Amino acid sequence: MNSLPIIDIAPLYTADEAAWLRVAKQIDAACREWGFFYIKGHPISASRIAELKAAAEDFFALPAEEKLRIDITKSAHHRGYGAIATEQLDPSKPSDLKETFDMGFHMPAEHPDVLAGKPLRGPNWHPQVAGWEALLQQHYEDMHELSKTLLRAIALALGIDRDFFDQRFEQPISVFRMIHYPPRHTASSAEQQGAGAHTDYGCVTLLYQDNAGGLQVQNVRGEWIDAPPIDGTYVVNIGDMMARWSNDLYKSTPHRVVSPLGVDRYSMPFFAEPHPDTEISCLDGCHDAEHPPKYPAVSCSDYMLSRFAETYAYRREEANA
Ligand SMILES: O=C(O)CCC(=O)C(=O)O
Ligand SMILES: [Fe+2]
Repeated sequence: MNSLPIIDIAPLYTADEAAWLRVAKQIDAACREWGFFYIKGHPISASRIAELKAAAEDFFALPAEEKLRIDITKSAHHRGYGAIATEQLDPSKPSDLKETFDMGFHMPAEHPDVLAGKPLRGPNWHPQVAGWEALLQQHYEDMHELSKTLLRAIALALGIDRDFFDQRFEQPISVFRMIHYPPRHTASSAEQQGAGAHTDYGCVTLLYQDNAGGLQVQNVRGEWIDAPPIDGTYVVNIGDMMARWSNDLYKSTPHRVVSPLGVDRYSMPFFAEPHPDTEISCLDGCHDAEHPPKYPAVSCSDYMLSRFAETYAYRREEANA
């Protein structure tokens, strides 16, 4: 009831069918009960994480005007730097005490989808930090592969074709994000969160968090429980698109980040989201006469844009213009 399951996914890197099924069953139980679990046995190395963390520290330490050269509020494709208080994940609370860097699937400006103005399609914006672009590009690809492996296990767990998600996640709108949470001032309002309570918008989120702590997840009784950092793991959670796909068999669970006191916190979520044209509608096997589909079909990109408009003031202004 009060601690999240830890699942060893190493068997997903073998051809052992029975072992795949055992992992799929554990993931299935965790997604139904919690919508949250830790994974270990994944292929992302500790040295990669250390390099990324060092790069994040270098980037967020740059002067504001340098970071704002890639201001996300100026990007048509949701890429680049989000300054403190740009995002307000819980509209009933002050804006989040965090700064962010977002990158997605890189599409050059002359790609037909970009020229056609397809939402969330376009080039990445990278800062002038030595080694940054090659490191992050490689990591994006590795996280994309890891998310596809997990999605294959989820497909198996849901009783659909194991490759159901593969083609739907080609040229995805998945986002790799780096987040810096500065320490909260002791005198600041108790209402102030690093990241306000929210559910994620996409399918699955894979989160690396450093050892500052502060991530909290709501249990079935509505209590906030800590999801502490565990060395070598990622925290995985179901987002709203997967909840819709699974007709809420899989839970998209509220979580938040309490601002650290006295230390900086860095985290790096990868939000796995499909190709923007993917239709999200109740999967076969997730509905029956007693449990009809709860949600109308929606396209991935329309859904994402509607959610951004709830949490980013500048997107809301654009949507209302
Ligand atoms: O920084 C974290 O630990 C979690 C961040 C989060 O929940 C999000 O960005 O959606
Ligand atoms: Fe989240």
